[in-house]
Amino acid sequence: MTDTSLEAQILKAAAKSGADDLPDFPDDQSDLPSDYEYVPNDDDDEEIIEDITESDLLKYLDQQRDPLQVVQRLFYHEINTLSAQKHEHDWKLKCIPNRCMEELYGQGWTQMDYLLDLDTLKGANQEAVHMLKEGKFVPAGRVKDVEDDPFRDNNARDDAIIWMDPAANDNPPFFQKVLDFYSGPLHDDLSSMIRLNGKTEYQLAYYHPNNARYERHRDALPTDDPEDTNQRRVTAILYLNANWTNGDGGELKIHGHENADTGLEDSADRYVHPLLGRMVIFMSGVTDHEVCPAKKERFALTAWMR
Ligand SMILES: O=C(O)CCC(=O)C(=O)O
Ligand SMILES: [Fe+2]
Repeated sequence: MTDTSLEAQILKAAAKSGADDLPDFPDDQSDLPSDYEYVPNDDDDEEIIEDITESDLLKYLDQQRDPLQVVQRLFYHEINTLSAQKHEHDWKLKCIPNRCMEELYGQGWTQMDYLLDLDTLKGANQEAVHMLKEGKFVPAGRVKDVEDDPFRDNNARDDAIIWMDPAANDNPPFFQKVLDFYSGPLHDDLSSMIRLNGKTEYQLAYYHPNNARYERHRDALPTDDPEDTNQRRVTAILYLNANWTNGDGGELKIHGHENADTGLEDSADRYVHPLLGRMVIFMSGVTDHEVCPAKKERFALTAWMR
């Protein structure tokens, strides 16, 4: 492990945050014997990172290394150079437009409309409404996986969720089509450009029209380690809301990127309306985002790919 690995940086950040039961992480590893193993204490890692909040840790990591550059190294090749763009036709993407792949690389996120046909989208919307009536959604803060995540503040989100699996045999038919799209052409395109070698999680979320929201957060820590599948790498969200209009709230707010050196905003905040068939894809380790209070029932299907 080098001292720039994600794990080493987390330990360093935790040590700096004033967790006094931690010994200082050695700054200069050249003094150490080559077989030195840093064992902060006998407790497991979860114990360590509980002492630092997610936003403090991200602030620390962002100061050390520009997170956009970190996640760009997950791509098999650079994309936004003239010579790379000459070879665009070699990418042979099945569904994601080249321009959107460039955006995903260059700014960490992109947006597309109608990758799926309207009948499938409307059908999936109806099925989501039906699952809601049947009481299938569980408040996210009470789902075990979410509860156990030491980073997640359960008060940060008001949505209710259903975990989904393309291989399940009881998926509603239109959802099956949508999940097959995710695990087929969409995953093929992304994994042909970005190092993905772990599992994908699928979650359908429902936001209640009484201002349900999800506070600013990031879905993963920035990593460029091809072997590390602990972190989510790509987030892909499909909105399933028919007849959404301006006053309905529920926008996805994508926070602008702050330059680590100057402290200035490099890009502006952007708002994405959660319209039927719209898909947002972002690099999970770099894109800060939040869901603005919803005034109308709001459904979104999210896949996190590792
Ligand atoms: O539904 C959205 O637009 C985003 C949801 C989200 O950020 C999450 O579930 O992590
Ligand atoms: Fe998120």
